[in-house]
Amino acid sequence: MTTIVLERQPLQSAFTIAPEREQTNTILQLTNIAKSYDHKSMVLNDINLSLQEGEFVSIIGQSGAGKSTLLRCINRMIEPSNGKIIFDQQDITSINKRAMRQQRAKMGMIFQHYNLVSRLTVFENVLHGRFGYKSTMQGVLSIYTEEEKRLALSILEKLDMKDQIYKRCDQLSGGQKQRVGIARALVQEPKLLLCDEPIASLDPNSSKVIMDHLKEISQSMGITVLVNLHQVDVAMRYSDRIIGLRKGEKVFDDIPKQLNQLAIRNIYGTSVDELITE
Ligand SMILES: Nc1ncnc2c1ncn2[C@@H]1O[C@H](COP(=O)(O)OP(=O)(O)OP(=O)(O)O)[C@@H](O)[C@H]1O
Repeated sequence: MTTIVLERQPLQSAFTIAPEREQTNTILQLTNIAKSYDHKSMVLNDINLSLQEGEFVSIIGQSGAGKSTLLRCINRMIEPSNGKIIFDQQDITSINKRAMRQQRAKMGMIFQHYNLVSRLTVFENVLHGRFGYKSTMQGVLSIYTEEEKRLALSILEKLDMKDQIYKRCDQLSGGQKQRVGIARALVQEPKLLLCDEPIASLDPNSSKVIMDHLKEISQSMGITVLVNLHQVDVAMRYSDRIIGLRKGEKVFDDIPKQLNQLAIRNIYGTSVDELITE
């Protein structure tokens, strides 16, 4: 595949070289995050986690372990029942809706089923990523500046999607749809990308393209990527760090090399061989 180089830059200088970034700043800090949907059983229990700028981190765990719930608690699509979330140096668990909207604009989200508007074009879907920066009226009327359009175009070009911009999204392949999803998230100029099973609906080739893009985004743009995955081998290949969840508890948090047989059994309650033959 074509290697892309994406740089995180302010909107007005989307075509200039990004400055060198420190890789050591904490962008997200979760303290004692807990979630119960029914006020009885806990889906997440006492999760403590910190992510650094530019880090690529995967969350693995059995179906129902709480991976999606955790991701959605981070941007408060789901309200945590307890705990504190510091994002970009602000406590986002104690801010009002308006302030949360501003913070959420800095968190891009990528979904398994893409969440695109099928009847709209690639370009229109990508521009929707700017909604968080607009007044309701501007959003409803789809008023975008020339700078925003240039930014959307440059991102689509880097994702090898420039030839498709006028196509309706329902005419795209799954891999192309996911690249539109990534472009829509990037046009937000996010500091954090939350990816909820981004390759679960894709074939192996398209999955590789998407994972390569996500990795490139974290490395060259300094954007932190947090991705839920079902595939342990993919998590090991791409991640700087892997989080293992089991029944809502964090039972592993380390570099991929440390994810040995014992750790796998601890996360999944099964061996690597059994996972591969699944
Ligand atoms: N809106 C909801 N209301 C009630 N229970 C929910 C809700 N969403 C998820 N759950 C429950 O919370 C638990 C964790 O679900 P979650 O989707 O976070 O797990 P997951 O690890 O992402 O699973 P999968 O890999 O299958 O997507 C499950 O038992 C699920 O049934």
